[in-house]
Amino acid sequence: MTAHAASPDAMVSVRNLWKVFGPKAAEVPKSPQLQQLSRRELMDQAGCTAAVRDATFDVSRGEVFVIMGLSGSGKSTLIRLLTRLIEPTAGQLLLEGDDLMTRDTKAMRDLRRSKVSMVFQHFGLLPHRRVVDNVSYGLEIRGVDKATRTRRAMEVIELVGLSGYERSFPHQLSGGMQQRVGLARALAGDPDMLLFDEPFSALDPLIRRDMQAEVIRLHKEMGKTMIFVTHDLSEALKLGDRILIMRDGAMVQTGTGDQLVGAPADEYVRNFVQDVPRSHVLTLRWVARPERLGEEVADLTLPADTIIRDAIRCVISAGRPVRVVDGGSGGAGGSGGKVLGVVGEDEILTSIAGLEDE
Ligand SMILES: Nc1ncnc2c1ncn2[C@@H]1O[C@H](COP(=O)(O)OP(=O)(O)OP(=O)(O)O)[C@@H](O)[C@H]1O
Repeated sequence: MTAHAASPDAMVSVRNLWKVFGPKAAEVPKSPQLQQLSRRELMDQAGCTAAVRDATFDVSRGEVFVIMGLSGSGKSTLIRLLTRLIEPTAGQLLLEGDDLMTRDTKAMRDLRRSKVSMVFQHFGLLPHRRVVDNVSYGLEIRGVDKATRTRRAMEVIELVGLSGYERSFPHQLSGGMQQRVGLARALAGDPDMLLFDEPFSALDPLIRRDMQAEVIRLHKEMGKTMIFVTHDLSEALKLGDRILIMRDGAMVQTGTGDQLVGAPADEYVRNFVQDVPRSHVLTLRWVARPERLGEEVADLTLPADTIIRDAIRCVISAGRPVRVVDGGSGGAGGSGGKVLGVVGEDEILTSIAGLEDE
């Protein structure tokens, strides 16, 4: 167990969170002996499944945090624990510094209606209600008057690009459009945080790409904290500021996309990231090498956080290695910031070919 205190400054702060299913569920988090058992052994010896094991992490305000892992790794359980849709077996859970474990059922229901909205894979739309009434449904439950809730529904319908479909019924819309209604419904109550559980996995690839772009756009416009479950790494890399990788209920690695691709914690993570084109994810920071004595370098610097792919043209046309700076602005003639090293054609080509480790 970690000794870190939950962080009151984070949007979400999770400490030593467990969800165990089975007859002896409460005993598992307390028993060092049971905790050490594998999934199979725990089932054989105690009849339990530890869907989430000792999870500890913070999500910052405005962050997009992605939870990833193979089927059965505990992603859906974890995201549901965050609003106690599933009741944790043990651990601490803070939302904006508030201890959610001490809240009663009514307070939690109110929180799920106002502060935190969830978008599910199966849109859960009410089939007999028109789009506008589906979107305003949450506000209706909260007792918001009809004129106000309809006005708000129309605003968010426009925001998700569904203007003109307010009067349609769900079955008249495509899957992608139905998920937009789900998104609008989640946004209608102006929550502080949005939770997504594999929202796009039932959509075909093109629609899925549209919806990912939609989420990125909405995040840029509104800056809301988002927690997103997916088993698709390219979706995780596209959306996530940070990604948590889970296996058998446990956290394996948490990091930015380039940290996972550049320094996978183990074989499980390496298997996830092995097919990612490294030059599309890694930054110059990962491939910069020390400047050689007397080496001629270009009169140009590039920021260390530049994605390698975006630096190719610049480095090749410079004809010489380019200095990479941390914290500076980059550009011709150099700039402030600490020089991390240089990147030349060789480093760029090696990373495109994925040969750094060879
Ligand atoms: N109500 C339950 N009772 C018993 N075991 C459960 C229950 N819900 C989930 N589990 C078990 O907990 C583990 C984690 O399940 P969970 O659905 O959270 O995984 P997941 O990573 O979301 O999987 P998927 O990608 O397939 O949705 C699985 O072994 C599952 O069988």
